[in-house]
Formats: sequence, C-alpha cells, structure tokens
Amino acid sequence: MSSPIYVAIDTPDLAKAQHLAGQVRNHVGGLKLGLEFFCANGHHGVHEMMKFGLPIFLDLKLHDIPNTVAKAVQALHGLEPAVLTVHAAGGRAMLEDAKAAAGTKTKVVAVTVLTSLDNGDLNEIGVNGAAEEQVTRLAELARDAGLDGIVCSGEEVALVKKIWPDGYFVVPGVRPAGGAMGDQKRAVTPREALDRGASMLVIGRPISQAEDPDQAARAIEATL
Ligand SMILES: O=C(O)c1cc(=O)[nH]c(=O)n1[C@@H]1O[C@H](COP(=O)(O)O)[C@@H](O)[C@H]1O
Repeated sequence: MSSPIYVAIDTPDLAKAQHLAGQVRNHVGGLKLGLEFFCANGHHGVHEMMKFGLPIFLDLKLHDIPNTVAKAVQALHGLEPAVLTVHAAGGRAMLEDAKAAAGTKTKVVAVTVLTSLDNGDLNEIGVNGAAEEQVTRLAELARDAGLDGIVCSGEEVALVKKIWPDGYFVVPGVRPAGGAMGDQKRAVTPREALDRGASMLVIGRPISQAEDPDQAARAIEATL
C-alpha cells in the first residue's frame, strides 16, 4: 500500500522543489503543490513535478463566484491532479460547479476551517461556535454538493467520518510528537490523524526543513 503522506512542497523555486521531491520520493505517497509553487511555476512547473511519477495534490484553495471557479478548474485541464482544493465557504453552487468542471480523475475536496485557526480566530471572522461545529457544517455541505471529501484538522476527522463514512479526508497541520508548531494551531501527530480516519496526511516543514528530509520522512513513516 502506498504511503498516506503527501509532502507539501512550499517553495516558488522549481529546482528546490525537484530536489526535495527527489530526496523523499521513496517515502511519500504523493506531492502537494500549493499557491506558492503554482503562482511561480504554473502548468509548466506541475508538468515537471509529474515526472517523479507520484500523484499530485494541487492545493489552490479556489474561492470565488461559481463561474470564475468553474473556469479556473477548466483552465487546469491537461494537468489532471489526483486531488484539487476549493474553499467550502464558497457555497453550494461554487462547490457543485467546481466538481462538474473537474475531470473524473480528480478528487475535488473542500477546505473547511484552516488548521491555522482556533476558536478565537473563528469568532473574529464572525463564526460563533467551535471549529468542530463549523467543520461539521461545511463537511455536510461538501458531501451534499457531491464533492469527494474535505480538508480538516486531525481534531475533527473522527467526527466528520461519522457523518460521511466514505469521504476522503485530507489532514494537514500534522506534527510529530514535540515538533515545532509554526503557524499551525489545531495539530495532531501523524499516527493520531490516521487512527482517527485521515485518508491523506499533508506534511511540510517537519520534512522539508529537516537537515535530512529523506530521513525525516522515513522516521515519520515508521510511526504509522
Ligand atoms: O489545504 C491544505 O493543504 C492546508 C489546509 C489547512 O487547513 N492547513 C494547511 O496547513 N494546509 C497546507 O498544509 C501544509 C502544511 O505545511 P506544514 O505546516 O509545513 O506541515 C501547507 O502547505 C498548507 O498550505
């Protein structure tokens, strides 16, 4: 079985991205390319990273009116990433149109509440109630809109699995025991995230900033 770990390649530098992917390719199940990489390197960069033969998670977190998001998804044709993100807060019509615009080879998953937010941050943007309530609400919306799954933290994944048993659950903000949190606020360990029902673990800095990324990926893999 392939590893559930997708390494987050957060750099605008294609050569650095290729170097990191080359170091960890045997100990991860896929490569996650986000806004930083895509803004700098576009389709060309994704094509270059596809050469590693690993599935690509294109994390663009699209969030706009339905027509704009659908056209943006269409503009990705030719890349056919394994997984693509949109923001659940874009609403039902946006989610439905994003899914309809994606090819059948791409799982469209909705970001619920970013793992960098805690309940206080949510309150500040007008969401009263705990992260788990908001994640559950948005998971139901994504499920009913026909999406493949959601992005949430390891703190909520067991809860959403109950209401969406066959959903695909992407869990970022994962930290090995004692690891630096950085800007993440709702983090669990890789083992905990898997035990609670994660389908994919997104791990960036604990691997990419390690002195030896390959060794770091292997050490995390060994805890799963
Ligand atoms: O969609 C994501 O991947 C994502 C959603 C979220 O709620 N939180 C989150 O951290 N991410 C991404 O997951 C990665 C986490 O990176 P590290 O904190 O370095 O492990 C980054 O690439 C984020 O963009």
